[in-house]
Formats: sequence, C-alpha cells, structure tokens
Amino acid sequence: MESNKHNVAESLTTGVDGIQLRLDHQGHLHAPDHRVLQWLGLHGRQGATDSLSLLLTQAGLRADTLTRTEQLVSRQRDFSIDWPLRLAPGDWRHLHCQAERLNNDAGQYDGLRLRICDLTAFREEQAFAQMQSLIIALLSSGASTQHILQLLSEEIERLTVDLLASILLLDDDQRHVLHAAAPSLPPGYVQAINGSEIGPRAGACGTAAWRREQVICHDIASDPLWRDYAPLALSNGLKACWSTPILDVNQRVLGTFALYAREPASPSRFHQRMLTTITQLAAMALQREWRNVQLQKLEQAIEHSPIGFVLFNAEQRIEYVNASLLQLFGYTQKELLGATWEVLHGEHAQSEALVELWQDMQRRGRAENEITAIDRGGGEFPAQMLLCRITDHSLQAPGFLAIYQSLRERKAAEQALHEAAYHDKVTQLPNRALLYDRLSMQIAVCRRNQQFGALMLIDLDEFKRINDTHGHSLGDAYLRALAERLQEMLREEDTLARLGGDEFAVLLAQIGEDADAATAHALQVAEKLRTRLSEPVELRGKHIQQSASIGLTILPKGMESPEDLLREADTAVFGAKEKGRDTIVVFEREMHTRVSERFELEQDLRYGLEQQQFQVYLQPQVDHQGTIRGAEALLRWQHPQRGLVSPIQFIPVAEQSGLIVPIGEWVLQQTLSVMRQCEAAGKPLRFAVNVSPRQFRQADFVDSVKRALQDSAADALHLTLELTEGLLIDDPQSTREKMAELADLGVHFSIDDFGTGYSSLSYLKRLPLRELKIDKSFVQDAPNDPSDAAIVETILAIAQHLHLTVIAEGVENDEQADFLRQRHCFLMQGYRFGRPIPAADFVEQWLASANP
Ligand SMILES: Nc1nc2c(ncn2[C@@H]2O[C@@H]3COP(=O)(O)O[C@H]4[C@@H](O)[C@H](n5cnc6c(=O)[nH]c(N)nc65)O[C@@H]4COP(=O)(O)O[C@H]3[C@H]2O)c(=O)[nH]1
Repeated sequence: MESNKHNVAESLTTGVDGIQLRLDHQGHLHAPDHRVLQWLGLHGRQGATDSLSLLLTQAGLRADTLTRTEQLVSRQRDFSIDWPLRLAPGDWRHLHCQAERLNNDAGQYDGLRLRICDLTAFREEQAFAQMQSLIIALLSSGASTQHILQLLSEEIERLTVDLLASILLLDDDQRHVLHAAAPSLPPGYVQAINGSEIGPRAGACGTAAWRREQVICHDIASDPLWRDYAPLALSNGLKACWSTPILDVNQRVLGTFALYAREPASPSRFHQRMLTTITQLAAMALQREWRNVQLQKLEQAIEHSPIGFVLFNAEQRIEYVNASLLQLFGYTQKELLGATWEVLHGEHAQSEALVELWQDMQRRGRAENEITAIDRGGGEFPAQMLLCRITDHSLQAPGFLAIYQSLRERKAAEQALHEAAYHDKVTQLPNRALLYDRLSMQIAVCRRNQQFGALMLIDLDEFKRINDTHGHSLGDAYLRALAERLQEMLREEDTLARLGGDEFAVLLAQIGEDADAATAHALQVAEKLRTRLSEPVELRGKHIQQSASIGLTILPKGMESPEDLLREADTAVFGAKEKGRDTIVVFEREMHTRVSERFELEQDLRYGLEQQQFQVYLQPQVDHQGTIRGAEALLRWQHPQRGLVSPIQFIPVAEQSGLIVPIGEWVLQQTLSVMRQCEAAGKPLRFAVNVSPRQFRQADFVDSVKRALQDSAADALHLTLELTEGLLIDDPQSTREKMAELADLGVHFSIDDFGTGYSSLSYLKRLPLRELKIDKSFVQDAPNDPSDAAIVETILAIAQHLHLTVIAEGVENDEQADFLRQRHCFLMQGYRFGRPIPAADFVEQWLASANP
C-alpha cells in the first residue's frame, strides 16, 4: 500500500508544465493519475493502466505515432513527441510528451520520466493567429477573392483534419447559392447544390442564408431541414453540417461557411470559434471585392467624366487628376502631381471668389463658386468650381477634392445667343433691339443730366441696286465696309446700329445742353457721315458708290418714347428722300402728316393690286400721216375713294416700296394679252410698256419677261420696253447684258424721256437700242422756245447718227406736229392723235379701223 502510494507519488507529479508519468526500466508504467486518464479521454474506463502503449492505443493515438513512441522509449534516452488525440470528428487534443532518462545510483538505466503537457489551447491560438495573418496578408496583397476563399477552406480542413469545409455565395438575386470553395467535398455534391435555392428548409447552408443565422445539423439523416437534401448528402458520405451566414456590415447575406462531418457530430467550442472567425474573414474578403468593384467603377467614372477632378492631399498638393482636367488645363499628369493649386489659378488664387470658396469649404465642408482658371498657356477661362473636404473615419481632413467644369462653352453659347438677339448678323453691329435698349437708357440719362442727344437714321439710296446687280455677298461686304467707316467716325459712347437692309442708326449721346446746340452738333456729325458714306468703296475690284439720306431727331424734346423717336427719325429720312436723296433732314412735326399720307397710299396700293383696281390704258403712237403704228401702255388706278389716281402720284411710291415689281409684271402681262389678241386677229401692233428702274434691276427681270411672252404666246417682235435714261447710266454692264438677252428675242428698247438724263453717246452706241423718245417738256415748247428746239434737233441728229428711230411724246397740237415733221421726226404720241383709253376700247377701235 505504502509502495503503491509511493509509486503514485513518483509516477505522476503534476507541475506547472504538465503531468508527469514514470516508466520503470522494464517499460512498466506506474499507475497514472485520473487527470491523465481524463486528458486521454479514458476517464472512468476499465483497462490495463500499466502499459504506456496500451494506454495510448485506448486513447486513439494513431498507430504510426504509437510505433514511433515505442521506438523512442526503447532507445532509453531523452526524447520528445506530439500525441494528437482525436476526441470527436474534427476535435483534437494536442498532447506533448517530453521524456527524460533516469539512472540508478550505479548510473544504469532506470526508466523514463515523461512530462506531458496539453498544448491544445496553445495550438488553437497559434492556428487562428496564423490563419488571420495569412488572410490579411492575402487581402492586402490583392489576391483574388476566389483564391482567398479557397485558401481559407484548405486551411480549416488542415486544422480540423477530418472536417470538410464549404463556402457558398449568394447570387445577385439573393435567392440562390453558388459554389465558391470546397476543397474536399465530393465534386458531385458540389455540383448538385450549386445554384440551389435558399429557403426555410434548404439544408444547413440554404437555411442559414434564409434565416441569416447559424444552423447546426448534428445528424443530417434525421434533421427535418435536410428533408430534400439528405439523400444527396448521405450518399456522398456527409452526415453532419454546421453552417454560418457570411454577413456584410449592413447585415446583408453574402454567402455561407459550412463544416461537414462524415459522422453525426456537434461542433466543439473550437469549431464554433472557427465558424465565427472564418465567416468574418470571408466577409472581409468579399466586401473587399465588392468595394474594389465599386471603387473601380467609381474610378472609371471619374476618369472618363467630362468634368475635371483633382485630389489634393493634406498639404494641399495635387495627388490625383483625371483625364478631363489634363485636357481642360493642357498639362500632363507629371506636371501637375505634387503641385499646389496656384498652378491652376495663377494670380487668381488669391481672388475674392477663390478665397471665399476656400473659407466656405473650411466652414461647411463643401463650397461651390464661379472662378477664373488659367490653363498651361496662360489663357484664362471661367469655370464652375466645387471644393469638397475629404474626411476619413477619424473625421480629420486628409485632403480635399476640387471639381472643375469649364464654362467656356456655356459662356460662349450665352454670348452667341446674346449676340444673335442683340446684334446684326452681317455687320455685327447692335440691332434694333439693342438700339432700343440704349435709346431708352440715353433718354433717361439725358433727362437726368439735362443734356440732349440725337438719333439719326441713315438710309442708303438705292442699296437694293447693289444687291440686285452684284449679288448679296458683295452687298453684305459693302454694308460691312460702310459700318466700319461709320464706326471710325463716332465716339465710344455713341451707338451705331443696323436696323435692316439698307438702314443704319446712330445714337449720339449727350451732345449739347440745349436743343439748338445739340441739333447743330448732330448736323455736323451727320454731314461728316454723309460725305464719308458717299465716297466710293473698292470691293473685289469694283468701285461702289452710294449716297445716303439721313433723318435726324433730337432727344429728349418732351416725353417721347424710343418708338416715337425712331418714328421721327424715319419720317425725317422720308423727308430727305423726297428732297432728292443724298441729304440730311432734321425732324419737324409737320413731316408727320406727309409721311403718314404716303404710308396710307402705299397700303392702298398694296390692297389695290389685290383687289384689281388697276387698269391698263393704251395711247396710240402714229406716223407722219396719222396712221397708228403702235401704242403705249399706261397704268391707271381706279381707287374707290380717291377716284382715278395719276401714275405720277403713285408710281414713285410703288417704286420705293418695291410694289412696282408685281405691278409692272401685271402691266406687261395685260399688254401682251392685248398684243396677242391683235396678232390673232391678223392686225398685229407694236406695244410699248414702261419698265421702272427697280423692276429692271431685279435679278430675274429677263426671265420674267420671257415667261410673260411664253405665257401669252405673243410675238416678242411687237414688244417695246421703255427704259429711263438714268437706268442706263447706273449700271451699264448689267443693263447691257439684260437688254442684249431680250433684244436677241426681238424685243425693242426705247429710251423714255430722252434728253432729261446725261447719256454718253459712245455708250448709247453699244446698247441694243431701237428708239429714242423725246420728252414732252421739250416737244411742247419747241416751236416757240429756241433752246428746246435746239434740244429736239440735237436728239434727232443723235438718233440719225446712231440709226435709231425717234418718237416724240406729248404732241398736243398741229404746230408741234408740224415742227417735228419738218425735222423728219415722223413718229408721234400725244393728245393731238389720241388720249390714253382703256385697253379693251383701244383694241376694239383698232380692230375695227381701216388701218392695215
Ligand atoms: N400733257 C400731256 N401729257 C401727255 C400727252 N400725251 C400723253 N401724255 C402723258 O404723258 C405720259 C407719258 O408717259 P411716260 O412719259 O412714260 O410717263 C409715265 C410713266 O413714266 C409712268 N407710268 C405710267 N404707266 C406706267 C407703267 O405701267 N409702268 C411704269 N413703270 N411707269 C408708268 O407714269 C408716267 C405718267 O403717266 P401718265 O400720267 O399716263 O402720262 C403719260 C401720258 O398720259 C399730251 O399730249 N400732253
């Protein structure tokens, strides 16, 4: 008993480092303490306890480790060895044995002292620490998530030895699980559960994902959650499964981590810890990936954004710029990285807008303002800038973000819109709308300062002619040249505007303290402008010269509005035109009446044309025997209230308003139809039609005559067109071309009122003319006035020289007729031979006459 006690005391001594066992020199084990049995998992079991081999076999030590232990013992020397003992599936106790040889007093071998420590907890800690650092290292190394999950699973399986790990991920639809890693699960099983739906009874993993909580299935065979999947699991040798959902920071399920056992089993404390740790590590890996994807998307969005991004670090130095910013400022990335923001703003870095922006950002974390930026070439441009503080988790500012959006295009578009709305396209001068604004302002300023200004309207005399003869592009160039001339002669505070086709306006700001002084000053300026305008302009090798009519009005006289002043100046322009153009007229109140009368007449004319109030009259042209040789078409206007209006009254208005063009065409058509009637009746007659200068200058004049001839089917040989002398002088080249084209068709040309203009004979010679028409003013006084007689004689001489026929108009009596006949002028027209009568009456008489 005593010895037994001694044995026990000697064979097992517990120390801080473990429990001691004693083997005698024959290899017998002294009776072990119950704690040894407990460690070995043999507590309470019956069996031999004096053999180390037996004890270790019973404890489940693997055969190879046991053999190795026996070998070491038999060597009778010091040694150490690990005894991993499997307590349950995946649950191991790590015992460590340190053996020390004992000698008796004679120095002979006396057995071994075995010191046994339980290193399980230490090993587990070590394993967790290793695993965590491995995963964190992998996470920061940029290893793929797939790789990390695979490694995690392998590591678990290595640690647990006989458990099988599985990581499943939830599909984007959050309803299906997808295989991510399962190093040892049978491939058939992996394939079968890949894509299966989560649910309240979908095995351990499907249910854990569904419930968002851990699901422990000790025995798959009997677990109701496995009803649908048990056959699959069992046929693959899987009998227990513990699964934990992997959750992100927002508790969203990312997937599941599970451990399978090949026999029914419950997780140990170690397993529980492992499940928790692994799901956290897996969540980190998955979230890192998700963040990476988000970051990549964000990075791409920023890189390709049309807006410039700059990241400044805490030292306010640039650490990132996107492509748009480089393009916007014209720098390379290398040039900007590390630079301060002065580089993007130059001297404007201290501007009020930027300082304010900076202070606002400091106060509120975010600020926005319109600022001036400077590009690499030093060019300034407006930009919308947003400054934003970047905070990290400790809420300190590690830097700030600046966003630049160029306002160049927007400003240019705004400017273009403004320009378009307030400027004339051809000359870029202010247009009517802008003049109107300035006029309103000037009225107010003058009233306040008790000063006077002036408004001038400049109307180019016959600008249309330039357009018609030289084309619009030259016309535009001419206008630009005039605009430049005018601008040169005005002060900065004056406004030069273009109001329309051939009309400019000048607003002279504050030119006198009383109306008279202002008028005198304005007249002086107007005269300078008029003179300058009338000087020839050389364009594309052509000299273009024009006079201008200027109307001016002084402001403010009373309470005139801008419209009133424009109307006054307009009235004054009419006055100038009436005075014979190329002159300046200052507005007076009486002008209003005249102008409005004229305006009314124009309206009536327009209406009259629509209402067919016009009529063509015909006046015969006879030879020396009184035989009718032709007739002149003369227009009559039968106005319902005005009565029969003379062409002398309305032709100039029609000419000025442009209405003469449709009216002239209408007269021609009417005359040609009469002509055709005579031709058809076998009594053809020559008809003369007046062509106004404006009508002739139309670019399509020749075509319109050709069309009318074609439409009427009348013979061009019977048509005479009467042109005025002035027309021939104005634009000889184009006049000659047009005349020639029609003359080729057989049309005759006659110069009306010959002798009143200044035709050069050499020039007349080159025109396809047939006839000169002596103006009635010479004819009527010729018999009694020697100078008129001389003129008539000269005209006749010229005609003879040029081989032209001559017709005298306004022949009222025999005396005049005799005078003409004696001088061999055989064609005559006048009341002496017949007054103009309605065309229909004329034709009737003509067809009924005995004339051939
Ligand atoms: N005192 C007097 N006058 C005579 C005598 N014989 C004819 N007349 C008038 O003299 C004018 C001759 O026409 P015009 O010189 O071409 O002068 C025309 C012509 O320039 C213009 N005109 C008339 N019809 C047309 C037309 O259809 N087109 C164009 N563009 N102008 C026209 O109006 C002007 C005036 O036309 P009317 O009033 O019809 O005046 C006509 C005619 O009625 C006479 O013995 N004594």
